Amino acid sequence: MIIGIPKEIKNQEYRVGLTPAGVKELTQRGHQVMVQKDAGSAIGFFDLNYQAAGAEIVPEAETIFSKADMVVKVKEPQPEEYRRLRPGQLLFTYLHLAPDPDQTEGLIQSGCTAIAYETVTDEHGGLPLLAPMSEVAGRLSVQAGARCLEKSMGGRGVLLGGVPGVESGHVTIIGGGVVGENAARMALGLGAEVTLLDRSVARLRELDHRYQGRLKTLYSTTESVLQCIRRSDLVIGAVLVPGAAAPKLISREMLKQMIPGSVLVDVAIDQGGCFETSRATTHDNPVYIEEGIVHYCVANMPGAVARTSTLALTNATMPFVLALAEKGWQHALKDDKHLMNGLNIHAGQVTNQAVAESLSYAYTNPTKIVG
Ligand SMILES: NC(=O)C1=CN([C@@H]2O[C@H](COP(=O)(O)OP(=O)(O)OC[C@H]3O[C@@H](n4cnc5c(N)ncnc54)[C@H](O)[C@@H]3O)[C@@H](O)[C@H]2O)C=CC1
Ligand SMILES: CC(=O)C(=O)O
Ligand SMILES: [Mg+2]
Repeated sequence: MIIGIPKEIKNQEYRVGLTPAGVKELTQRGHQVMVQKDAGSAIGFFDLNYQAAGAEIVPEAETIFSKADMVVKVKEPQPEEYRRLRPGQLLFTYLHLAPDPDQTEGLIQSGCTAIAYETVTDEHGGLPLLAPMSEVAGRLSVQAGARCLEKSMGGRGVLLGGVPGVESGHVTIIGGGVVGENAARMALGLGAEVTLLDRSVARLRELDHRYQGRLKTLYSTTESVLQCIRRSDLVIGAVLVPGAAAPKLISREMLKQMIPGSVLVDVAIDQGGCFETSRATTHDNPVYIEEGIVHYCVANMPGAVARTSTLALTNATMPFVLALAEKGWQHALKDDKHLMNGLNIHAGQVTNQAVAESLSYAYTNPTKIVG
C-alpha cells in the first residue's frame, strides 16, 4: 500500500501523522511511504530521519493526495485538502464532523472513505485515539487558564495557587472524563480549590475515591453549574457526547453572573463548544472577551506542544495504521468492531449515527458496507 503523510496546514499546527519510527514499521513490512517535505521538521523529525526510515520525501501535498491509497493526518482536512481526496482513497485522522457541515459535505462529495480517530472505541468504553490528546489538552487547559487570569490577558489578576495568607483560586471543571481528570490533576498540583462536575455518578465516585477528598465532586445540573461558576476564577469545559455536538451548559445569561475577569477555557470547542458564547480561536489569537469574561477556545490545543503530542498520538494510532495497511480497510474494520466505529464517511454515505443525526443526513450502518 502507498501511505501518504502531508504536512499539516491548520494554523500553528506542527504535529505530524507518523514519526520516523512509525514509517520504519511500515516500510519494513513492504509498504511505500511518502512524506511531504518538512512535515515534521518543526518538532525535530527531519526529512533525513524519514528517509533513513525508508520514506520518499515529496515537495508537494498534491503528489501525496494524488498517489496515496491511505492518507494519515492529525487535524481534520482543510478545504484545499478535502477537495483533493477521491473515491477509493482512505483518510485516517481527526474529523470532528458534527459541528462542521462544510467539511462533512466536502468529504461526502469527495467519495473517499474517512475514519475519524475520535470515534474509534475500545473494550472499556473509552476512546483510545482521542485519549492521548485529551490528556495533553486537559493538562494544558490549566496552564492556558492560569495565563489568561493575568491582567495583561484581560484576567482578574488571580494566582491559582494563592500564597501563604491569601486564598487560592477557584477552578470548576465541567466533565470528568480524560480532559477533566487531567485538568483536575494539574489544578490540584498548583494548589487551587477544584470542583469537578459530571452527569455520571459512577465516574464521580471513582474520582472521589482516587483523589481522597482533595477534589470536590458535584452532580452536574444547570443549577449546580451556576452555583459553581458564580464563585470561580477559572472554568474548564470538558464534556463529550461521542460524535455529537457538545451540549451548551453555560448560557450568556449565566455568564453575566460570573465574576468579571474570570476565565473560560472551552476544551470541548472541537465538538462545537459547551458554552453559548464560545467560538473557535487559534494559537495566533487564542483569546477574546464576552460579558467581561475571558474566553480561550483553541480547537487544536495539543498543537502547542506538538512534539509531545505527536509522540503520544502516534503511540495510539500506530497499531491501527498497521492493521489498515496490512489488511486493507474493509478487512481491518470487519476484524475490529472498535475500528469500525471510526468509520464516519464512505463513498458519499454518513456512517456515524451521531454525525448523521447532528447534521440531518441519512445514516448508513457501517456493517452494511463492510459486511
Ligand atoms: N480543544 C482541543 O484541542 C481538544 C479537545 N478535546 C475535546 O475535549 C472534550 C472532552 O474529551 P474527553 O475528556 O476525552 O471525553 P470523555 O468521554 O473522556 O469525557 C467526557 C465526560 O463528559 C461527561 N458529560 C457529558 N455530558 C455532560 C454534561 N451535560 N454535564 C457534565 N458532564 C457531562 C461524560 O459523562 C464524561 O465523563 C471532547 O470534545 C474532545 O474532543 C480533546 C482533545 C483536544
Ligand atoms: C483532538 C483534537 O482535535 C486535537 O488533538 O487537535
Ligand atoms: Mg473543524
